Amino acid sequence: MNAPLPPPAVAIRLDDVARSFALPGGGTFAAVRGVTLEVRAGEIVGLVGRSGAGKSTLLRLMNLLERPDRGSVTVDGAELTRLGKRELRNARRRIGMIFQQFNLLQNATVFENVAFPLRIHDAMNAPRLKARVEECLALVGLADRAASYPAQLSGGQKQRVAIARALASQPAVLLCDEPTSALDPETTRELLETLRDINRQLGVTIVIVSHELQVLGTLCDRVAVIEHGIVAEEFSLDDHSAPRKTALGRELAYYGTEAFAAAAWGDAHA
Ligand SMILES: Nc1ncnc2c1ncn2[C@@H]1O[C@H](COP(=O)(O)OP(=O)(O)OP(=O)(O)O)[C@@H](O)[C@H]1O
Repeated sequence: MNAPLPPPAVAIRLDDVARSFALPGGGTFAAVRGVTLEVRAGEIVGLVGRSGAGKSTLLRLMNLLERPDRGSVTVDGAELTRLGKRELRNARRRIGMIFQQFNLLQNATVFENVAFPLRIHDAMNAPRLKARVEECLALVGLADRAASYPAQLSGGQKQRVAIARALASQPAVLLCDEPTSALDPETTRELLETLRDINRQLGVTIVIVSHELQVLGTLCDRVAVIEHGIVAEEFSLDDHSAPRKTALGRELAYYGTEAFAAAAWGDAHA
């Protein structure tokens, strides 16, 4: 029997991807202008930049919610840009995504929200499906809310349901688009702790777009600064040796320090 292949060291590779949008008055706007970026397996990478810089578009290119006009996208060993519809559907199951506004099914219970992707894609029998949903809810600390409806939950709990749903298909990668923007600071901190636990316990690679430097500084190993549709610079947060090229890069300098980690996570987590 063949030994199982080791997981790819590179979780996501964007190779010279570009994406333009048609403008209402004619012409096009280049939102992403030739980005090459690698995310290693198990990393937490942040995309930061001013409003309109192209962060969300870049994130959505990683699961082909946006198709690039040119360039290739490879995730978990599969070159998505070469796949047909059915293969892409399968490959996408290895990529979870969560959004600022949670995007839950309002008329379905928490259990059914998490079960939804499994019912669509997996031929799982009822006991296995129940066990998987319960496992995912336990991972995000919501084991006792399976029968609740989204309207009965706080914002933080809703985002946890979205995370549980994203994890149901055992993704290699979790894409997070402004996941804490609708949450208060304390709930944000708890959610970041959950994302970090998921990364550490399950080895899920995380890419996160956020306006909040504190969020990125707390969670990320590495950050890419996006300006006008390109990567202006990228660096590991704890690397203070190279000079930072951008204003945002310099603003993030404090966040790689041990003092910050201790303040953000408390001594037990630093
Ligand atoms: N579907 C679309 N049609 C037309 N223009 C779009 C579309 N999606 C994005 N854009 C434009 O592309 C640019 C980049 O948008 P994007 O959402 O990627 O930026 P962002 O850095 O995430 O900004 P924000 O932080 O404000 O969300 C913006 O000018 C936006 O208006």
